[in-house]
Amino acid sequence: MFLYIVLIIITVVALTVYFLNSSLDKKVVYRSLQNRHIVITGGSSGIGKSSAIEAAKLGANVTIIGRDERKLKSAVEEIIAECMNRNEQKIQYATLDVTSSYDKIEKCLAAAETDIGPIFMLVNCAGTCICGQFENMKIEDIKMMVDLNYFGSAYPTKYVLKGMKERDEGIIVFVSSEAAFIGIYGYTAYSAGKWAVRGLAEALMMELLGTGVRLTLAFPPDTDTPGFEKEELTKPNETKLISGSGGLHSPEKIGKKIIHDALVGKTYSVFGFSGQVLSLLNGLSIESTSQVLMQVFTMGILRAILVSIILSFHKIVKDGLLARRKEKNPVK
Ligand SMILES: NC(=O)C1=CN([C@@H]2O[C@H](COP(=O)(O)OP(=O)(O)OC[C@H]3O[C@@H](n4cnc5c(N)ncnc54)[C@H](OP(=O)(O)O)[C@@H]3O)[C@@H](O)[C@H]2O)C=CC1
Ligand SMILES: CCCCCCCCCCCCCCCC(=O)[C@@H](N)CO
Repeated sequence: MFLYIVLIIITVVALTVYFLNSSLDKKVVYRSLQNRHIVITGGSSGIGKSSAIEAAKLGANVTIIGRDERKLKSAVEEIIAECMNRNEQKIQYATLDVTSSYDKIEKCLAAAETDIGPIFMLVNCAGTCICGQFENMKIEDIKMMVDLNYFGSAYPTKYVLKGMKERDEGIIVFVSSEAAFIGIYGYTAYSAGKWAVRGLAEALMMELLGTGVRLTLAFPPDTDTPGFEKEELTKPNETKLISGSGGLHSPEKIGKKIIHDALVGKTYSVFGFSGQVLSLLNGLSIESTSQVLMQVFTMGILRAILVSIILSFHKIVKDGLLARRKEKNPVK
């Protein structure tokens, strides 16, 4: 019986290795961003600004998009200071609310292409998070987060796809969140938008197979940005405890890794041990034979670890509920 099981395992592994080696999509590798036009929505702050700075360091021409012109102007100055060739690179901004109509987004991006040239990389980074228990959330906040986090990425992507496919080259980056790997207390309305981004990106990845257009889906953990500071104001304690278990990361590190992962064709851009584990247990990414074999042989133990962590999250929520009940009805 034991021999029989060993034989089955060996056969399965051999078939997996053969199949992967023969069918893994040989990704187009883009070696440089020099003189390439990169557009970053949400590029005036936080992760988006850090991504824009990294792209400028790599010699790219950059357009950053946001609503607040003062923030945009200040960010452009910071980006210019980091350029590889300050005299040759073009760094500009466009004021646009990405929750506005598709026509306004199309007009804005077309103007950016007229100014600097065809868009080679689009980083969909504009987004926000308002935390809280779903029952207490304002209707307008629930809608705004889907409009911004989902449609604010879908519409710019819809625009750039046509040109990238005609040129048969380009990279589209979606900045989702680790909260799109695992549902977390306090992130209900936010996760919905980020999970929608993940759904769009993973389906689009398949549509782009065999073309020179690539897609990277980023899942940042908590990142120390102005946006994070703002969300902390509405964040329930349970969310702080659970979300914080992935650590607090610097936007510079996150932004740099997103650009580099996208350039080398990574399907998922993940961060730290939690990102690695969550993507292994969740994802569609099939990067290499070694990666798949590692997944196959570690899935069991990682699943067990994740289950224990999720149960620890459940304890955080139940303790929070008890504490709330005690607050309401203190024992006399
Ligand atoms: N910080 C974190 O912990 C994490 C963040 N993320 C995601 O990363 C992305 C960036 O987050 P972070 O750097 O923290 O955010 P910040 O709040 O620091 O920056 C958000 C950027 O998006 C722009 N933006 C916001 N709303 C709009 C809009 N309607 N139209 C156009 N631009 C807009 C802002 O400019 P302006 O306000 O001027 O429009 C700003 O440039 C978001 O998608 C977020 O969900 C994911 C995981 C963790
Ligand atoms: C061995 C197994 C390890 C698994 C650990 C699992 C840890 C899960 C942490 C989830 C963190 C969610 C961060 C959301 C960040 C975000 O999007 C908000 N800051 C909004 O901006």
